[in-house]
Amino acid sequence: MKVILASDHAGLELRQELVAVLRERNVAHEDVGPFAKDSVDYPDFAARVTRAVVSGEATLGVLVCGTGIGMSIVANKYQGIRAALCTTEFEARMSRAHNDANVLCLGQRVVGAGVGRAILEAFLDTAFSGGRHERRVQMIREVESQR
Ligand SMILES: O=C(CO)[C@H](O)[C@H](O)[C@H](O)COP(=O)(O)O
Repeated sequence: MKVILASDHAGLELRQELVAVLRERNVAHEDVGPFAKDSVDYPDFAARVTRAVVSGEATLGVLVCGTGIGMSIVANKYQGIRAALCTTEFEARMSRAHNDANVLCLGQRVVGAGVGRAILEAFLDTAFSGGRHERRVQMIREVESQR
């Protein structure tokens, strides 16, 4: 498994916390920044992460902005991306188990470091359940292919 992460300026500190979680767990990862506090545009960074996930270069993506909303809106425009904006561990577990989410979005102005870390751990530790959920994920793919 390889995880790719990015944020905007409003998600930089939480992203660094999440990178620490991946290091502690020896999970292969790539942090694509930004690495300074200067204001940047979240669509640029969302694109870098989603493209890596769609191409298979990374297994899962993590995107952090102020609320997580901007990142999730952009990420879900990309075919093959199922981005989940999570504020709780439960949502993170369900997004993996039921939706086979491949990008986790978080808001640094919404969740603290402790909750953010726990959400990432839940996302990493939960597998897609398949079964009836596979049918529904396939229906999402069909909606995408009609675009
Ligand atoms: O897209 C967002 C809101 O839906 C993100 O939270 C951004 O990080 C936020 O808009 C950035 O705002 P700023 O005032 O430029 O820091």
